[in-house]
Amino acid sequence: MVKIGYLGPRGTFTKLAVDTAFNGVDTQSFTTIPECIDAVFHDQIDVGVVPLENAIEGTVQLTVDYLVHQARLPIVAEIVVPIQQHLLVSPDFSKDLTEVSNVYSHSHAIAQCHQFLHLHMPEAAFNFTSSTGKAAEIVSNSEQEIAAIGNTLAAKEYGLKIYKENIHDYPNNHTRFLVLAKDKNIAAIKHEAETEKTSMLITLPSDYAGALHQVLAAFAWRKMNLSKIESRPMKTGLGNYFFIVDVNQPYDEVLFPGVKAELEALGCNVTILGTYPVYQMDL
Ligand SMILES: O=C(O)C(=O)C[C@]1(C(=O)O)C=C[C@@H](O)C=C1
Repeated sequence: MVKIGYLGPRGTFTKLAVDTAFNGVDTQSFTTIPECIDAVFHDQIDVGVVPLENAIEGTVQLTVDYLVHQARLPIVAEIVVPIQQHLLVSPDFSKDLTEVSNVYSHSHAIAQCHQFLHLHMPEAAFNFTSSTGKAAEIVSNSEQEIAAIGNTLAAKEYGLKIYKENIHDYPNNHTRFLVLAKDKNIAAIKHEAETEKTSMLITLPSDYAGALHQVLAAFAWRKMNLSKIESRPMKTGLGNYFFIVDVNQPYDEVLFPGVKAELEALGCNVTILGTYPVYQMDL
């Protein structure tokens, strides 16, 4: 049976994404994103599912950086799921919100609820955990007046009460998850794909006027539609960046080799990180 790793423990959004996307698979939880990616890299599991980007808070930088710098694995699919953040407390909590001393959650989840926390729990201290599931686990093991931010699955898994539903600050909240695997055909997703995408990693030769413009022009005149461009530090010194470019079409043998050759002629390094279907899911 295919073994799928995910950012755990039980009750995370990543686990929700895995449960929604796959049927009849064996799952294994990992405490951190790097541990999950490493397990695929070292063939301990077949597939890894990790968060990539949230509509409110943006990119999960650890995922991008670890994939690029530490363990290059092909992206074989993308899963997009709606994210609803709830405030979770122990079942016997009966006090006012202002009496909650500490809130636990993943930094991305806390960031999605900043306005709510600022307005309703201004005195509470924030504690960042490795995932929302971990935060729920901490609250379930504590006798103190603390709360977690997480989903309905976490409330169920850890026997917590949902004190307040949908506390994220903007309604259209979604997260993109990457499916990573060495074998493209191993991860059978039980839904119809919405679209297909290709992700490319581009490094510029040096900092000169118009360099990025030239890179973008190679896509523009071929009418290749980009859905995202993001720069991240190369970690080699201030001012050195790589770019992740998402192209809204599957890899083909004409446009992509053409754009790659053109960019390489400019002195860029170009790597295709994956060409993959995108699955938009309802939970
Ligand atoms: O902590 C979790 O539950 C996760 O799956 C991680 C994660 C993230 O990294 O963005 C996933 C979705 C939500 O946006 C909040 C947290």
